[in-house]
Amino acid sequence: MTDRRLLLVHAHPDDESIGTGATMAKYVAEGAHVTLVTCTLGEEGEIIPQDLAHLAADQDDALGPYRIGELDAACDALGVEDHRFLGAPGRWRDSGMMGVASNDHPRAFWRADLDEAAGELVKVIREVRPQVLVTYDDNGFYGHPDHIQAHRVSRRAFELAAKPGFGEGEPWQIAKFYHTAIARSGMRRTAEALREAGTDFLVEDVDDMPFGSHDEDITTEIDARPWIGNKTEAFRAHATQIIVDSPWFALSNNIGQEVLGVEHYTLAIGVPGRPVPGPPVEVGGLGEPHDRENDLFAGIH
Ligand SMILES: CC(=O)N[C@H]1[C@@H](O[C@@H]2[C@H](O)[C@H](O)[C@@H](O)[C@H](O)[C@H]2O)O[C@H](CO)[C@@H](O)[C@@H]1O
Ligand SMILES: [Zn+2]
Repeated sequence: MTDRRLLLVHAHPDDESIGTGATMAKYVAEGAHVTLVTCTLGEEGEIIPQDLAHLAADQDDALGPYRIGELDAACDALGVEDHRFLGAPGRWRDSGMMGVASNDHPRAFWRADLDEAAGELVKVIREVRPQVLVTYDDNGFYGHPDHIQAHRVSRRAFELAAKPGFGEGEPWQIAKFYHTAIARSGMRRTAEALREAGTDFLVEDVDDMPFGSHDEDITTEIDARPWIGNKTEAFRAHATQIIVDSPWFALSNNIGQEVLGVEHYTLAIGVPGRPVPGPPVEVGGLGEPHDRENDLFAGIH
């Protein structure tokens, strides 16, 4: 199906690569139209390279424009050509982690008017007319306010885009709404491998990590291992946020994670498609035979 159109809504530059980079590269390579909407510029991020520390919000406050360049390079690595910032670049600002003072910035995404922000996403939805939307679950995958808001705005836009009489343009009903996921079982395997590898990264107890799904909650397994190189290159593009020591990576907290070529999702709205019969994905996958979808567009005719 060459008219496959996938919309991904992410909070900050780097999230697209971390959670869905291999999937995006796969679908672009297979001829789908992939649209990325990023809700903020990541202005409040920590900065890993010391020589760029001056960009920080409490110094030059120039990290946002710098991360636009990082995101452009990451999209190039993934083959993604259709990228937008929600509303416009800088319309809403990175809110910082939950509870910090920047949550109260006048432009903080966490403070955005839900219908105003959703209205901007409806414009993209009615223009692109995607069959599939991917964003985070209602906890924002790990509890970051901008991630929670990205979920809320996406769910509201999903409803408004299909509503006759709302806003400009023809109504459009998205068929499948997915949440990103990562399997705790895979996280345990990664932690064990990190310990054995003896890297400089910290190894956190999986039960102490603020994210992770139970295997039974994962409905969809996308095997995009052929595009793990694209994903790794995209990680390297986000150099203010991500350290790469392939196959491992870490954010500024230096907690080791694995660059995964198999990416997992939970179908929140829509009818699941039946998987194409094939062997279970052993490396990075959930391993055991299952009836999970292996295509985000499964069941869409
Ligand atoms: C992946 C992601 O959402 N990154 C966000 C996050 O960054 C984290 C934050 O600075 C945290 O304090 C660190 O311990 C962690 O290592 C960072 O990844 O929050 C930032 C501020 O909102 C945001 O810019 C970044 O993209
Ligand atoms: Zn983020």
